[in-house]
Amino acid sequence: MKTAVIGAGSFGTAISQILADNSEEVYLFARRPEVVESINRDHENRAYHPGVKLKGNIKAVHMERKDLIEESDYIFMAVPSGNLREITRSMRDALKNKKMISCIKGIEHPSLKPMSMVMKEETGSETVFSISGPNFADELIRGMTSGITIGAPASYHDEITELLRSAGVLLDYSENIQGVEFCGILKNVYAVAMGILDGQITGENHRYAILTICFREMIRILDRMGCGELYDKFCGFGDFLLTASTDKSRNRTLGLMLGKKMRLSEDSTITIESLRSIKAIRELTDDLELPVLELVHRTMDDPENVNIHIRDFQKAIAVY
Ligand SMILES: NC(=O)C1=CN([C@@H]2O[C@H](COP(=O)(O)OP(=O)(O)OC[C@H]3O[C@@H](n4cnc5c(N)ncnc54)[C@H](O)[C@@H]3O)[C@@H](O)[C@H]2O)C=CC1
Ligand SMILES: O=C(CO)COP(=O)(O)O
Repeated sequence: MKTAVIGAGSFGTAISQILADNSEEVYLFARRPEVVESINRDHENRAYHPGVKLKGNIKAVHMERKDLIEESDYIFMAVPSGNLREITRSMRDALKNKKMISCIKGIEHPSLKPMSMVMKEETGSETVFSISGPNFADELIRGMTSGITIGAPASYHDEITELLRSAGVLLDYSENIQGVEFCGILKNVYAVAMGILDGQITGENHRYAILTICFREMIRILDRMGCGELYDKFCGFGDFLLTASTDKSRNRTLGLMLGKKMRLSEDSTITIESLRSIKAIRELTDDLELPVLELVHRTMDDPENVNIHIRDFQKAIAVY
């Protein structure tokens, strides 16, 4: 099998390292020629994973190499959600009959479409699947034990398992492709909340009371979105707990900054999917009373008054 990974960033490089164990070739698509050259020369993606030797059958390629998409059996999408539609549109002809897997934990706004739907729309492919789970790229790329949920029809589970079979990778499965995507989208937003509240948390009892309230809201939203059954999969609460509790998380870090009234620089290129997904999640749940989600939405919308938003949140959960 040959596989292609679109997006030579943190996750694209990490999943390529996993795929390299079971693919003849892994074509890692990068948009900057200097990244292509440096990965192929040094077998290292210095910008994202300095010091990690990439396996020899990972070949960085330019975005124009649509011929290599044709050659590949599976295409993994690992770009930020905001870039996906333009990318799939630009590769439409090469992608149209391909089996594609979204690794993206974002949702399109204002369309409210998950990435698998964007990929289907732009390419006409009917074989678009998803993976998600507690998977910090820096651990995944080092072969550290990581759980991944595969979202695909059962008839594809064995084939995708063979692709992802690698030391340290644990797998579970669902046929709810969009549900697996939605879990990854939702956990980012609630991780922001745990960051915002970190400065208010007075002890471990308090922390886990707040986490329980987050769980409670997330279950209601997952049920609303038809994926409540996924909470005990790797893509479910495992990924939420990982992201909400670990300072490595970019979404949690955004929350920590917001809680301290610190601003993200205007020209930041860091991928923080909750920045785009918060509006979509709120629109999908605007008839539900969700104090945690309300805290995140109000703080992102009006960061100066974060202390008022936290105070109102604390009042809301007092009678929760
Ligand atoms: N980093 C992690 O630990 C994990 C990330 N993910 C998800 O993977 C997705 C990608 O995130 P990261 O890899 O972390 O982001 P990143 O910022 O590390 O990498 C994104 C890559 O996409 C490339 N890119 C952007 N626009 C492009 C375009 N038009 N054409 C070609 N390449 C383009 C960028 O150059 C960059 O190399 C996100 O949805 C994220 O939530 C999922 C699990 C873990
Ligand atoms: O999705 C991730 C871990 O599963 C990465 O989280 P962040 O995008 O918050 O860094």
